[in-house]
Amino acid sequence: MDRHIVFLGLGSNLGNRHKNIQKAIEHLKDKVRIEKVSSIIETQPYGFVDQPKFLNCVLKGTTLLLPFELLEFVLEIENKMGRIRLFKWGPRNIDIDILFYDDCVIDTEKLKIPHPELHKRLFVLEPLCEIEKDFIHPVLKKSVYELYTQLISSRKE
Ligand SMILES: Nc1ncnc2c1ncn2[C@@H]1O[C@H](COP(=O)(O)OP(=O)(O)OP(=O)(O)O)[C@@H](O)[C@H]1O
Ligand SMILES: Nc1nc2c(c(=O)[nH]1)N=C(CO)CN2
Repeated sequence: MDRHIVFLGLGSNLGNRHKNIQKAIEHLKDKVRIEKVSSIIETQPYGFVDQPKFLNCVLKGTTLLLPFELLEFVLEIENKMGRIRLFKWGPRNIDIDILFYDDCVIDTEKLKIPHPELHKRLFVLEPLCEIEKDFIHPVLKKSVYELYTQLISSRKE
């Protein structure tokens, strides 16, 4: 069976944020062979801004799971960790987003890959640049590094 390359984004802004991220990585190891993990950075909340700061990181791994199986697996981890998710874009103890899955494009209600917000999120692009700046976004056809510089310069306008 083929292994697939996946990039996952992790975030936490409730409880012991460091421990939450570490614990999620330990759970992920059951089914994802982890190749690279970015630094964990503290970031200002995006979207709904009136909430505590996040810790974020991204990782690169390989897995035998198919995209929907990977989604079920990450949702299971969130549930196991007693997912507290108050509302969309609100505070949570752990959030695991599938950013890329090979160069697949999936656009369903339940699962969208690449993650539809990733090119607007510095807290994703910055750590992605650290681990794989040349990865090409399969829809936008730009490297992660290009998306990062584009986002930075759009913010200065
Ligand atoms: N690429 C993806 N990675 C993870 N979940 C996804 C993805 N695409 C769609 N989803 C769906 O999103 C749901 C989580 O939605 P929720 O309302 O919690 O979003 P959020 O985490 O607040 O926001 P965001 O997805 O923009 O970070 C999951 O149950 C899953 O079905
Ligand atoms: N900085 C930051 N902001 C967010 C985050 C996150 O992980 N980091 N996750 C959100 C829900 O998806 C909403 N806003």
